[in-house]
Amino acid sequence: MNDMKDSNDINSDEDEQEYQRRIDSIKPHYSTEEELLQFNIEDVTKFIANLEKSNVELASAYIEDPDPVYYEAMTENVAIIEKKKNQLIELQNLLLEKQGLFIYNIVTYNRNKQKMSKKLLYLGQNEAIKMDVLLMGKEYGFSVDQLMELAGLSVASSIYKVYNPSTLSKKVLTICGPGNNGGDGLVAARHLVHFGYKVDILYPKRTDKDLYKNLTLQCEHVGCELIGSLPTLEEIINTYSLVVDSIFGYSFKGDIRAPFDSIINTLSMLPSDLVPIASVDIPSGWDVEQGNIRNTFTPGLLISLATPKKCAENYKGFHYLGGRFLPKSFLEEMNIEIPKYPGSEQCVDISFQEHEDPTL
Ligand SMILES: NC(=O)C1=CN([C@@H]2O[C@H](COP(=O)(O)OP(=O)(O)OC[C@H]3O[C@@H](n4cnc5c(N)ncnc54)[C@H](OP(=O)(O)O)[C@@H]3O)[C@@H](O)[C@H]2O)[C@H](O)CC1
Ligand SMILES: [K+]
Repeated sequence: MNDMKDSNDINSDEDEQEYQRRIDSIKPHYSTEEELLQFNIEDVTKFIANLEKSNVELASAYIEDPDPVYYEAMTENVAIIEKKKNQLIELQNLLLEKQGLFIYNIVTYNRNKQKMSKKLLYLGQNEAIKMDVLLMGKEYGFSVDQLMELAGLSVASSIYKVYNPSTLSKKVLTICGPGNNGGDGLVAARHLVHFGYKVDILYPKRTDKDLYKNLTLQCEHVGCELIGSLPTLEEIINTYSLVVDSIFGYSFKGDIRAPFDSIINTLSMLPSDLVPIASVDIPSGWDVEQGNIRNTFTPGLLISLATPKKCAENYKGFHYLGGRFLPKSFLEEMNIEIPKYPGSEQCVDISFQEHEDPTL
């Protein structure tokens, strides 16, 4: 006699517990939740593929013999496939969350009312750092100056879209920090000059590396003036129409140290309607993941590089994505979707209103 039990035979709690114990002892065990999710993803993927294959067979049978039974079976399969595909997305999102990656799984729209990617990803600090290491490693082969050039160009392009030089009566002040975020600012300053802006640069803590020395030299050659210290609030208002904040990026940690503490204090007192701030990658002083916990300034424009970071999740100003350099294979490897860049543009508008349907 076959002693295997199917679920219909269960008629008491004890039977059910016994049945569950036996199932648990038979099914494969996974050491981590991630492994189990991975297994479920593969399972659902195979299930969908089988149903799709079966539908092809049913369709050819229906062509031979238009029996409505075939048609009904196909319709049922389509409904199940749809359900399973939604389940698959949920599982994939769960896996990404387990891996520390956060997904915004809602329909969003940019200011031009274009529907955006459903899986806009907000990276944590460690993921952002890991991503750069991977891009600049053997597998992807980028160099820092290459990425910086594209990042800085996209910053200048985004600024051009939001604060067109024809609308600014005064100069732009670019404030550069000691790391790569500062380097992006130097590149952006040079491109801004090519785009028709007059640019001053404050670069209070310089490094000795050739990359930064050369970027500074290039800025001087296009006519940027390097100023020695931050002007007073009143002087900033009288001299500048826009401040570019390239002080800190995703490596910022801890309390803000001198000389940037007083600079960020002054910027936090700046009336944003008179002199808006455009921040590169992270608004400087914000926690990379938790956002404006120190109650410092909020930029009018944020240009996120490569992918937005967690601090930008609830940011409501102009938000552009730049750094158009992620190869498709990299996006696939990291399971990231980013909004489509229009044509040959270096930036894309990702400002959005959550849950709002622009057609309403
Ligand atoms: N793939 C990309 O998207 C690319 C992004 N790029 C840009 O690079 C930055 C990250 O650059 P990184 O050099 O890693 O770091 P930061 O620029 O963010 O800052 C590092 C410097 O800041 C100092 N620091 C850190 N915390 C503080 C603080 N609390 N007070 C004062 N100073 C601080 C730190 O000083 P240390 O003394 O700690 O060394 C560093 O000097 C990313 O955001 C993008 O903008 C690249 O262009 C390439 C591609
Ligand atoms: K910044």
